[in-house]
Order: sequence, then structure tokens, then C-alpha cells
Amino acid sequence: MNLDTGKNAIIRLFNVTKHYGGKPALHNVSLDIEPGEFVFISGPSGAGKSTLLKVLYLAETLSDGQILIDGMNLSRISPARLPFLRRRFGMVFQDFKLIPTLNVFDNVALALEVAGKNPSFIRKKVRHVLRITGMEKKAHMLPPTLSGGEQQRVAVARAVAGDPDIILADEPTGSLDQASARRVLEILLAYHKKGGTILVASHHLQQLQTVVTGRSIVLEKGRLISATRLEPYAI
Ligand SMILES: Nc1ncnc2c1ncn2[C@@H]1O[C@H](COP(=O)(O)OP(=O)(O)OP(=O)(O)O)[C@@H](O)[C@H]1O
Repeated sequence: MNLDTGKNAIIRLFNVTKHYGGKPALHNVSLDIEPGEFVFISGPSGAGKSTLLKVLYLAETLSDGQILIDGMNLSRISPARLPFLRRRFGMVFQDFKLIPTLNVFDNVALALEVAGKNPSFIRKKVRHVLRITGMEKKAHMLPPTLSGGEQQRVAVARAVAGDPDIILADEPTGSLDQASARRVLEILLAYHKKGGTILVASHHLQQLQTVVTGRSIVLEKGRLISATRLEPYAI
């Protein structure tokens, strides 16, 4: 790989490989992502889409290769600095990963509290992201009492609440009806327009790709098989 080509990249992957029990989920994936890019990740079930997002979020360790975030090598980050690095990411997990014993408001507020934000900022911010995701009226409910689509919207609210530099979203509209999916896309689009970098893994790319200029990357059996620039069309 030419080291000069990705000089401005916010995310660089060099031969990223992840094995689970000897079986490759990602194989030699190399990719540069510029700040402010909207990257769509597609590919058949089991292609490695979730694994790619998880290794970026440091939810999974690499078997081989390297990931640089703003030139910082993730494998050399000390455990003490990990929480600070994670705050740069907003992650929407495919299975949401909401804390079942905390209500919607507290699930979204938690990361802001851990980051040491002041209570009045947190209140305003959480109310705002719950409003834009349409979950304001359910702020006091516990996740297990919500529908899958509602939990997904809380997961999106939590991901954007910390104003991260990078959003990693795994099927962020997978459990949503058309109207809710559109609302989530508009939130991601607004975040992108403010300069945020987004990686979205989805089986529903036609809908996502209508909204923004971006790059479509396709994984198959853990390998990056294509990367194509997309032109938007109006919705
Ligand atoms: N924790 C794990 N332990 C063992 N194998 C795993 C684990 N997570 C993923 N895999 C395997 O790694 C491969 C890639 O999985 P991954 O979830 O990344 O695919 P995906 O493209 O996101 O699939 P889907 O579209 O179905 O969500 C699959 O073969 C999967 O079975």
C-alpha cells in the first residue's frame, strides 16, 4: 500500500484480518477513509460487515494487520487511553446493546455522564436526541418494554448524543418501518452534513444510498471485493 495516498485519512486499515477460532471473518482488508466520508458497507450475511465495525470500535481485537485512527495505531493504545478514543466513536450495534435496567433517558445519558459532562448539558442533549429520534415520550421506559424499532432508535440517539467524530452503524434501520427508517437516515445525514464520518453496514443500501454522496464498499467472505464512489439522487 502506498503510505502517501491516505495521508489525510481519519481511518486507515492495513491488511486487517480477524479470525474466530481459526476461521477468517475478515481477510487482509485495506482501506482509507477520509474525514467526512459516508461509507456504505454491504455484502451477504456472514461477509464480515459487523466484524469490520467491531474491530474499529475495539470491541474485537485484530488477529493481524493494523488500524490507524488519525495516525494513532490502535494496537499501541494503552488501556487507560481506550475510553478517550472510544468517545470519538458513536456505535449503533446490530443488537442495540442497551442496558436493560436503565430507562431510555439514562441509557442515552450514561456515556455523557462517564465523559464528565455537566448535568444540565446532559439533560438538554439527551432530550434533543430523543426528540429527533422520536423517542422523547418513552424516555422513562425500560428497553425490554420497547419494540425492536424503538430500541433501535434509542441506540441511534445514544450514538449521536456524544457528537462523535465517527459513527459506526450496524443495520441502523433494520428493525424500522419506512417512516422511522427515514427519520434515522435524516439524523445520519444531518450528522454527515456537519462533517461527521459515517460507516454504515446494511442490507438495505438502496434506501441509504439515495441520500448522500459516499462510497460503497462490498465485502464477501471477509474480503473487500470492491469500493465504488456513489452519486446521490434526491429523495
Ligand atoms: N463472536 C463470534 N464468534 C465466532 N464467529 C463469529 C463471531 N462473530 C462473527 N463470527 C463469524 O464471522 C463471520 C462474519 O460475521 P459478521 O457478523 O461480521 O458478518 P455480517 O456480514 O455482519 O453478517 P450479517 O449480515 O448476517 O449481520 C461469520 O462467519 C460469523 O459466523
